[in-house]
Amino acid sequence: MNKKHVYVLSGFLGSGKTTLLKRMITFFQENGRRPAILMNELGEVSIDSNEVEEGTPLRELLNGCICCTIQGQLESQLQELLGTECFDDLIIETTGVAHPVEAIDAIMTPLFADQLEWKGIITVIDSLLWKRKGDLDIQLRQLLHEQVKHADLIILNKTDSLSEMERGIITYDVQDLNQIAQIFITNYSEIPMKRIAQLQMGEKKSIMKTTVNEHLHLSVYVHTFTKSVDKRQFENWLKKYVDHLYRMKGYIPFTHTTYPVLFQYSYGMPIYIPEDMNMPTNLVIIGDNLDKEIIENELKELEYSS
Ligand SMILES: Nc1nc2c(ncn2[C@@H]2O[C@H](COP(=O)(O)OP(=O)(O)OP(=O)(O)O)[C@@H](O)[C@H]2O)c(=O)[nH]1
Repeated sequence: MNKKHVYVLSGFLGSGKTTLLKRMITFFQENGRRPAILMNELGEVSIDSNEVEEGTPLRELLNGCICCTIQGQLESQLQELLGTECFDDLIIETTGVAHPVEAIDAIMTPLFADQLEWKGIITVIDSLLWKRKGDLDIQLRQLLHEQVKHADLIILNKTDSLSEMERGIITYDVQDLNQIAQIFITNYSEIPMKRIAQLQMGEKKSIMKTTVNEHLHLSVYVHTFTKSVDKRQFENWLKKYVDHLYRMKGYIPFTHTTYPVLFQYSYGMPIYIPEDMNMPTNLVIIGDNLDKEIIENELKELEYSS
């Protein structure tokens, strides 16, 4: 089964996410791929969904943010989408106030993670808003920074009315927060679409290793266990990664239990919850600068040595 490529569109309200979404749909369709859309809006009624032409599978998640209030709704919509629609790419437009890490956490649920291939976060910046960032509330400013820091690709949009000098200053400012993601200076989110399709986890790993300053590079890895592992060995392995982890969750088949155990890890706290039935043995790992290949090999080694 081909995994569905997952793209998340992040960026503050009105920055140009829907404009980009429409371009992505056209690009994918022209290249023989079938995109599906999950659109999250804070209000009770979706406004942007009218922008998506009929025939493209679209699910709306209204009245809350997937990263907090309506996580459950997201899970059921994803399940329904995966079960009933044929598609190759899943584009998720988040609300303007979504925190990128929390959004990934909500999307990459262990129940379906093995059907999804995480491609990355594309953050669209409203450069006019960024220009007057200093006047904004501190929390809002922090959110804008988070959306930039965790991006795999950045679109500096709405630059038509900016001077050369202003463009330069904003680009420098954004680059300072994220030295890894490529930045495109655009109007109406017009970027070379091939760059989006080329996004893949780990493409910037080698750059990371040569970067002097520590910068965030969000990685998502999904491991599907095919054998049981020893709990103590797993815990020893986990210790190595605590400084790099945001979140880990999934069902781990341990040698001492009948059914895979639900494992949750956040803010340094591992939690093990026994299950009384078989669940898909997917472990979702979200962290900074994770080397997918190394983790995969290490976990496989645990499986074969337990
Ligand atoms: N002047 C100008 N307007 C733009 C540009 N890009 C988008 N817009 C307009 O800005 C408005 C908001 O764009 P959207 O693509 O809907 O932005 P969004 O991020 O999806 O907005 P929300 O769904 O509210 O979060 C629309 O009217 C767009 O046509 C740009 O580069 N320049």
